[in-house]
Amino acid sequence: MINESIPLVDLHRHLDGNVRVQTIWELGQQHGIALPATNVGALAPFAQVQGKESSLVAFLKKLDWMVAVLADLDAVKRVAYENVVDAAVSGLDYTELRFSPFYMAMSHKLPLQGVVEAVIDGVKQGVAEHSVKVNLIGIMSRSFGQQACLQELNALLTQSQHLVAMDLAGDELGFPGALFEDHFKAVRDAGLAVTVHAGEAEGAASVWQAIQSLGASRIGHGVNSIRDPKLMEYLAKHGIGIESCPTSNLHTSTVASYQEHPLRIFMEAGVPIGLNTDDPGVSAIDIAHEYRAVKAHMGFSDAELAQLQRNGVEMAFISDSERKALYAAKA
Ligand SMILES: O=c1[nH]cnc2c1ncn2[C@@H]1O[C@H](CO)[C@@H](O)[C@H]1O
Ligand SMILES: [Zn+2]
Repeated sequence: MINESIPLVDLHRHLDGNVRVQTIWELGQQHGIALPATNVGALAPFAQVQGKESSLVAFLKKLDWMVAVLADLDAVKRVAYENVVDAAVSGLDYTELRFSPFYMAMSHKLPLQGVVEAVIDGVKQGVAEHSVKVNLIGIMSRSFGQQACLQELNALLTQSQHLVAMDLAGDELGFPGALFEDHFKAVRDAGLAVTVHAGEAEGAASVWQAIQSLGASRIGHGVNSIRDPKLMEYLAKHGIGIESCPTSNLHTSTVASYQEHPLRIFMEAGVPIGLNTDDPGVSAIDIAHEYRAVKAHMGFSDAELAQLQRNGVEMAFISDSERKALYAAKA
């Protein structure tokens, strides 16, 4: 399924959507945080999708238990560290872990800059101990509004040398990208790349906005782009990559089934598209699951799976020499 001669990457992976249920349990015990269950097994359904959720916003509620236990900066560091371990264990050669400091800080009013530093620290320790290459993407959580996003942006920009890009995530319907144009001007001025969650809950117009007004060179999900042929042409022509997360799209009811997922439509239109996990902890999946699902439910051939795998490497926010090194390590 996974081609061993091609680097395996996951470019769309929320670090704060990947807290182990065991860790939620242990941090809850350690900090005396009331949890909705009396043992780890009974806790899982509260933090993981069972079947599917009715909407993106319903899905996102599952992540709340993952940040509810971040009682101090050590907890933040632990979660970041464990994310690197999980990435290595799942066979990834390279991953871009994204996180929202405001979201991680909010339950226990942690200092935003401290959260950013703790994440960087935890990742640094993880990378020192495991063989996986990691870059970080800062998230602004649109669901908390312009002001909160400005706060987390400022905290993230103090550590911009440790980030490769900035993202906008959360409630796309309630908080359109137009609210965040100034934020992304600052992101571009800081020399960071831009990827935006767009065309997931909203239509193709949201994807256009992300590209033209926010400066996105990659798009998270982008599912609804297929409704606009001009947009599809534009994505292909300009090499704007789609970070596809099929199981997440199922779990948020963005698509009704794997069979109806537009992955193949993007590929046939020549739009760069790769497979990613989104919130592996919430969806209870790993990257191999996505490749298996695409093969089993969408009839992708091994050659097509290999193309998806290569697309991921090509879309990564890394330099050409880093890309070469990733390929060389597998050759
Ligand atoms: O699939 C998704 N679509 C949109 N936003 C998401 C998704 N998964 C997580 N987040 C959002 O990302 C931040 C944490 O990293 C939170 O704002 C969460 O709601
Ligand atoms: Zn996402």
